[in-house]
Order: sequence, then structure tokens, then C-alpha cells
Amino acid sequence: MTDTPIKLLLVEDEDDIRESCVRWMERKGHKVDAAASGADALSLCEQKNFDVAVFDMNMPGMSGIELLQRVVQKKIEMEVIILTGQGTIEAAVAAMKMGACDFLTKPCSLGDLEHHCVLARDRGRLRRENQQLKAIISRSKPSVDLIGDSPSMLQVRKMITKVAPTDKPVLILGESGTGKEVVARAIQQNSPLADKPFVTINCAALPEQLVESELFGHQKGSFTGATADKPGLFEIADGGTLFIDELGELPLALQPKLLRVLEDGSMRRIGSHRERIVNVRIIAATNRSLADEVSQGRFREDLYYRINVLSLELPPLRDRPGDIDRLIDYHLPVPWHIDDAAREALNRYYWPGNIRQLINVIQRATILADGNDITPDDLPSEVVRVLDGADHSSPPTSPNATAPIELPSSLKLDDVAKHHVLRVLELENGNKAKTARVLGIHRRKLYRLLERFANLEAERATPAIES
Ligand SMILES: Nc1ncnc2c1ncn2[C@@H]1O[C@H](COP(=O)(O)OP(=O)(O)OP(=O)(O)O)[C@@H](O)[C@H]1O
Repeated sequence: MTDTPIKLLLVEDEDDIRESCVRWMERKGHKVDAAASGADALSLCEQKNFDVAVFDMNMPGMSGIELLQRVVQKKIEMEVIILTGQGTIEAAVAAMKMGACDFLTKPCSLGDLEHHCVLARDRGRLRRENQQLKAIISRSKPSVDLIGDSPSMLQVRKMITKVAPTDKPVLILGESGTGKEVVARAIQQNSPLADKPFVTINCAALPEQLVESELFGHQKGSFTGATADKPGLFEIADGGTLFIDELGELPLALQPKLLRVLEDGSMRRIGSHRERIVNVRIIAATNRSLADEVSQGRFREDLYYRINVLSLELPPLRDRPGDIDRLIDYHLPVPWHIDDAAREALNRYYWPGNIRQLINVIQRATILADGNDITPDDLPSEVVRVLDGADHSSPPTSPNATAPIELPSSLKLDDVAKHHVLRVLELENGNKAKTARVLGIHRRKLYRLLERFANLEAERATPAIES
């Protein structure tokens, strides 16, 4: 056998046929469970997941067709092959209309049976990959190059090449806006899972009740609003990488569930008894000190040790000499140009909000500049102040938070909101909890706003398809 073993369920009431099928398939290296009745098969399906199931059509009690009906009703995902006797072809065709993927007429050779199981497994894999790709496309952001060759970034690059090839979890630490997600993508791109799904979740951006359902999925009816079965991100990321951003915000009650997936890959959807095994590489990020969270009782110690196998700390932008110029050139859109004085101010500023703040300042300058030349007049006052000799190695002591900024009347409301939110974030040194307090909104709402602003940018950067 050249491929991964098939997780196979064989349902056949005739003992000798069933046993010889099991022996053959096991000899071929597959993982086989067998049941002599529909009822036994259903209870196995509740406990385990299978790639392929073979149902005999004629069984006493529950027939293969009835069993298929129950499997479809229960939304158990696997490929079903129906095994029929001669003269029951019409029933087999009906079974295919109900959702079976194939049928085989008895007598058939064991070699044939295996061949059909392999085809069914491959078809199921393609279907899942298709679902995963759709989910990824709908979530994907334009990819960003990892810019920066300062000594501290060279260390980060070295770590990326070391951790990428393993399948161990990675923990990325660093202040807000230092590029943790960009680094997570770089790890995935340099790993053997580069062409597999990369799925992301931001634990801080979702209401607490939704985090569990997003991560682990749910069964229809398991809570108000669960109107259909939904796979969680762990299932969508199966075979690939899951990036858990703001891990420090993961509710304490969910932490044992994450620990279990990390330990043996097992998980259950909300409201389901069925255990599923997933194979997902986890990359997590946080701007909090998880060790502090552990000592405050907000983060489980066992999970901390399990996730903190390989960790990587991103330097703040102020500690990356030379990178600011490279980042300006990378993020400044054509045809804008920046003059030397403005460049110097950007190089000397303290950047509490790191690269995200730098990008925002550049974008604001492109809106405010007369023509395509950016000068110090187009930069926020707290940035320009460094040109008057202020110390750039520490936060400004008295930022002029209330200085009014003239914004062009042509700005869209979304842009005005974005500038206000990002400005408060800058003035609060990138501290999102304080920013949310100043804005009078909940911290999760602030995360949602930041995500919306980022999506707006991405939409604007994507060329429209002309009809
Ligand atoms: N090395 C880099 N090169 C180019 N752009 C970068 C780099 N690092 C970060 N950026 C850009 O900076 C912004 C913030 O990056 P990212 O979201 O990865 O930061 P983060 O540390 O995950 O932030 P948070 O802690 O708030 O989630 C993004 O727009 C990203 O594209």
C-alpha cells in the first residue's frame, strides 16, 4: 500500500464474508471496524469517524438502505459504498441518489472491493479539500512579505527556518502590531504544510460564547441559533495549520479542550458525543505574558507548557534599526514619495503601535498630502515632534492628544472612524484595553473594528473584476 490507510467500516451480516473482508483489508494495511447489523454500525459511527463505509444492502432488521438513510439524517460524513446482490441494481441506483457514492454487485473480488474503497476515500478527500479551500479563500488576506533585515529580525528569520519543518506547536510573542500573524504565515509557508490549509482565529475578536463553536464546531440544535451542523476550524484546518491569535484571551473554560487536541488530536463538536481525530499544527500568538496569566490563574499551567514548546519573540519596531526605511518603501504606495525630513521623523519615532501604526501613519499621510510628496506636515504631531530633539527611545511624555486634525471633507465615514480609532490606539501606546476604555466600547468591539478596517484596506487593494 502506498497511501495512508483507509479508516473503513464494513457492515455485513454474513459472518464468513465479513471476516474475510476484514482480514483482506487489514492485510492491505487499512484500519477496519466491522459490524454485523445496522444498529451496531450506527453506534460505531457515533463514536468514531470513518473515511469509507461499505453497507450490505440485504441485512435482517435494518437494511443497508435504511442504514444509509440514518447516516444521511445524522449528517455523518463518510463515503458509503453499497454492496448488492444480483437483481437489486435499481435499489442500488436509488441508494446513490440518496448519497451513496458507489455500489458493487456480489460476488465481487476482494481486490475490486479495495479498489472501490480507495476511489471512495480519494473522492471524499477531494470533497473535504474543496470545502477547506472555499473556507480559506473566504478568509484569506493578501499575503505580506516579511520585511526586515535588522539583527533582531535576522534572529527571527533564523528561528523561523528552525521551527518551520517540525510539527510542534509554536508560540509567537511580541507587542501588538509587531507582525505575529505575518511570522505565523512565514512559518507555515516554510513548513511541509505550505500547500495545506492555513486557518486563523482571533480569540479576542469574537464574543466568548462564539469562540468554542468557531474552534470546535457544533451539532444542530445544541444551542439556540445552532440551526445546522457546523464543522469547527479544527476540522477545516485538518491536515494543515491553525493560527490562534490572542491566545491569552482564550476563555479558561475552553482551555482543557485545546489541551486535549494538542495532546492526542481528539475533539468533539458542541452537543456531539462523537469523538473526531484531527491532525492540525498549531501556531499561537499573544501580546500578553502567558507566564503572568498562569500566575494570575487566568491561563492553565499544563496548557502553557504544552504550547510553549517552541517560542519566538518578535522585537518591537523601535529595536529594529534600518527596518523602518524598508517598511516605508514596502508599504508606501506608488506614486507617493516621502521627503528626507519626514523619513527622518518616521525613523526616530518610538512606534508604540509598531508596524501597524507605521502603516497607518503612511496611509494617513497619503490622504493628507498635497500632491504625491509626503512632508513632515502630513505626519501626526507626536511623530514630527521627534525632529525637535525629543528622545525617540522612550514614549513621548505628553502627547498632544487633543490637537485637532483637519481631515478632508471628501473622506468616507469609515475612514474618519478608522483614523480616530487608530489615533487613540497610538496615543495609548498600542494598549487595546485602554484604547477601548477611552473610546467607550468593549475590547472585543475594538478588535472587530480593527479587523473591519484591515478588511477595508484589503478590499481597496484588490483590483475589481471588470465585466
Ligand atoms: N515584517 C513585516 N513586513 C511587512 N509588513 C509587516 C511585517 N510585520 C507586520 N507587518 C504588517 O503590520 C501589520 C500588523 O501585523 P500583524 O497583524 O501580523 O501584527 P500582530 O503582531 O499579529 O498584531 P496583534 O498583536 O495586534 O494581532 C499588518 O498590516 C502586517 O501586514
